[in-house]
Amino acid sequence: MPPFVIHWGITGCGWISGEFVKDVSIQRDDVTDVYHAIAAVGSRDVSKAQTFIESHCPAGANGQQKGLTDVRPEACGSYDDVYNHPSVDIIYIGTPNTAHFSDAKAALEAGKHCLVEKPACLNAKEWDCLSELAKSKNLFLMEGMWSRFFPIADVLVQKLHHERVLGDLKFVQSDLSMPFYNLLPDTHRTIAIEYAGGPLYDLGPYILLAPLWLLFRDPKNERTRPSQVTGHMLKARTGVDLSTSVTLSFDRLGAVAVGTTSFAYSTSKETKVTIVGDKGEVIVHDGPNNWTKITIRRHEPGESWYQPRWLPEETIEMPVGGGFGLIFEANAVARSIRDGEIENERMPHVETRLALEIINEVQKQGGYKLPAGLEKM
Ligand SMILES: NC(=O)C1=CN([C@@H]2O[C@H](COP(=O)(O)OP(=O)(O)OC[C@H]3O[C@@H](n4cnc5c(N)ncnc54)[C@H](OP(=O)(O)O)[C@@H]3O)[C@@H](O)[C@H]2O)C=CC1
Ligand SMILES: O=C1OC[C@@H](O)[C@H](O)[C@H]1O
Repeated sequence: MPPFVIHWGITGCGWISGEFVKDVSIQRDDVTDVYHAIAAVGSRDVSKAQTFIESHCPAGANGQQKGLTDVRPEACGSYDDVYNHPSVDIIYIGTPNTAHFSDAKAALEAGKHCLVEKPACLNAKEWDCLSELAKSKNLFLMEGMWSRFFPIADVLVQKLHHERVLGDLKFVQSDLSMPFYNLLPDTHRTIAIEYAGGPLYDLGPYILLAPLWLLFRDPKNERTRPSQVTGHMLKARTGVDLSTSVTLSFDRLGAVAVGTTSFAYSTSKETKVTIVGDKGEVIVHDGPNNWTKITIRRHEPGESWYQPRWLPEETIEMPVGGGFGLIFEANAVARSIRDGEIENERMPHVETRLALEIINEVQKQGGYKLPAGLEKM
């Protein structure tokens, strides 16, 4: 079978769109079934789109460099031109949080598949609208939770859910914090309330990743939703959250998850996520956005937790192998579209919705209020 080439339209010539385009432009010997092409790049300013193409993909993406398509990257001076571009299969939405719903809706209405950056929307109702629209038009839609596609995510599932090296999972602790406050201007998209800023919207999808990927998806949990969601927020002067915690209870497992996120500080890269079971623990050394290395520590069976005798530990490293790490997600999306899927099982609509519901519940408890009009539903 010849390789499948997916043709992307990019909206928003900001930072993450640049990383995405650079990643799909790298040639990788280990992947020969799917390739990428950049068909159109849209900006509110056409000269920005031209510069973006010149800087990030002058020869197109990896499929274009290989001569697998004749389509060349075209600079567009509006997002509408990208949605309506005849060579575009799928739109990558790299605009601020507050634009995701409207941009994704416009892309789907124009008949294009859609990969929308995290957080997918501002609330679950907006997401339901997009999900229903995509389904009604038989179009692919996914939130860009790229970390779910890292190879280490597979290893964790194999070790924890299938081999059950930790026995029954009891606890997940997950932190992702970046010291943006007082470093970036208050008008920056991460800090301004007008952009739906704050760490919970920005980094919350990541701190929920391990709890949802490993506890919610634990076969023993049978996809049972957390029975309790509790949260706490310390506020920034702009009205967004500054430091936030989330606690989730998974009754069927007798397990809890605690997630923390902040723009006031950063925590050690060595212990971002800890997963504890009744036979030991797994430490995720980086991430939870960018997880590439884990250590599995098991103790003698039946040992007390007070002073367990630890068995030799195992460290597994799976580096990205060039680029930022968005390629795993991009390849998975290409395969879904090649295979006629409208959702990807790794990041299904229902789990995007669950993450948004949790985020919104913690915002409600913490008194996080968006200015009127930002939420469209
Ligand atoms: N997956 C990941 O690792 C990451 C995901 N993200 C997500 O991607 C999104 C974009 O983040 P990032 O790339 O850092 O942001 P940037 O500010 O760098 O880029 C956003 C782009 O959106 C476009 N845009 C459209 N409307 C507006 C507006 N009203 N104000 C400002 N820009 C606007 C602009 O492009 P133009 O001027 O060309 O129209 C701008 O360059 C966020 O939702 C974020 O959560 C961000 C970083 C990493
Ligand atoms: O991975 C990330 O790091 C920085 C954040 O601002 C961004 O949105 C996020 O996705």
